[in-house]
Amino acid sequence: MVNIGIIGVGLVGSELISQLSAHISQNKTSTFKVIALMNSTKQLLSNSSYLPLNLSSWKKDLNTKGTTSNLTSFINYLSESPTLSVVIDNTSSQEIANSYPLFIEKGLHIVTPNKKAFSSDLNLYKEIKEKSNEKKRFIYYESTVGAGLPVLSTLTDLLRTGDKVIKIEGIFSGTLSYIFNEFSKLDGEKKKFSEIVGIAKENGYTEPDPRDDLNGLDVARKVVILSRLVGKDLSLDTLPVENIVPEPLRTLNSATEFMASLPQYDDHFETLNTTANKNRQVLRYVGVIDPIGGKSEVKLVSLPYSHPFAALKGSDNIIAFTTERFPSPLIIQGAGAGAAVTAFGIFSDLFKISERIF
Ligand SMILES: NC(=O)C1=CN([C@@H]2O[C@H](COP(=O)(O)OP(=O)(O)OC[C@H]3O[C@@H](n4cnc5c(N)ncnc54)[C@H](OP(=O)(O)O)[C@@H]3O)[C@@H](O)[C@H]2O)C=CC1
Ligand SMILES: N[C@@H](CC=O)C(=O)O
Ligand code: NA
Repeated sequence: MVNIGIIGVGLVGSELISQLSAHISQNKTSTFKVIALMNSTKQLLSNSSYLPLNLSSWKKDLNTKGTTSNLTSFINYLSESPTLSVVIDNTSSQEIANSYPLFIEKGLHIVTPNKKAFSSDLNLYKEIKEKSNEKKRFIYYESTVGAGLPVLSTLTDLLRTGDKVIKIEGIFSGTLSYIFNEFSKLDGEKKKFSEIVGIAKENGYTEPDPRDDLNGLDVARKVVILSRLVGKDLSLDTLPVENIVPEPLRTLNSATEFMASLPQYDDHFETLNTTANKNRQVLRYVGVIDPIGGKSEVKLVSLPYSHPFAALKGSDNIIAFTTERFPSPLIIQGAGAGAAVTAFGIFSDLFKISERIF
């Protein structure tokens, strides 16, 4: 059996539980067993026999039977289980990410869509990788880039089979893809910028605070994650990132205040768009990983409507790998944000671990 502890039961975490629940109920031989859940205030642990939690009533049980969240007791419970356990971090918490070395030390495997551990302090990243190898514990994080799209697994296979990456470029933000697909187009009905941002948030594409999408930080984190996999120790401190959050809105205390204030800047964004459209171009927000030239960056660009990056729909990502074997780039395209496709990526990582430990 694979014992699973889930930290974070918000949009992505709750969808993952739904997908796990459907799988377990449809597959009597399923090896997955959820034995612990937690959010920022409450945790629900199974009993000393490590029986599976009831996934059809988890939300009620967490609220009514849960105890105060305590990461140490949560991790100790998982590490003392009779069979190997996997902890799934569905938060965007740096504090949780900083604890990954401890999770591994305690014998846990890790699956996560949280970008923080792999794009923050380089020493944390290296410690996680080294400890994972030393303790033979797996850490999978496919959904950190392009949600469930096989971006990291493809790059890993390219690299370990000896291919040489020349450049990786694309549209890495589902939120910004949706926003500019809807806002910056040469024809058709158009909504105001702030209204489109609100829809992206309602659709579950954005980070908990949409400014982490609009300021380029989410794309920057993805660029750093990919760069580090290619062997270039890029850091958020040195990567040029274009922040499109209007200056006065950057320091507002909450996402709620930000969303309420954004309509004041609809004209500002309209002007940006009009300028691009004059040249029969559209605005798109792109990321570039340039391991050879050293010019990785994250920016808003104007592109001709005929450009492959201009033709996306919805929250689509497009990632183009130019390598020695693929001079005409290997392209991955599809929904790069949203609960279902993110949970899919997490769940597929869980299968990968279970196939490797048994
Ligand atoms: N939305 C998407 O399309 C994608 C999201 N991701 C990543 O998935 C992660 C989750 O995103 P999402 O589900 O949208 O976020 P939500 O804000 O909906 O959920 C976050 C969950 O984490 C919990 N949490 C936060 N901090 C802690 C903590 N310190 N200890 C325990 N629990 C904590 C929250 O608890 P509480 O409710 O009590 O605050 C909540 O249950 C993020 O890292 C995001 O970047 C990755 C790819 C795509
Ligand atoms: N907010 C992110 C979620 C996936 O990483 C995005 O919009 O791409
Ligand atoms: Na992915």
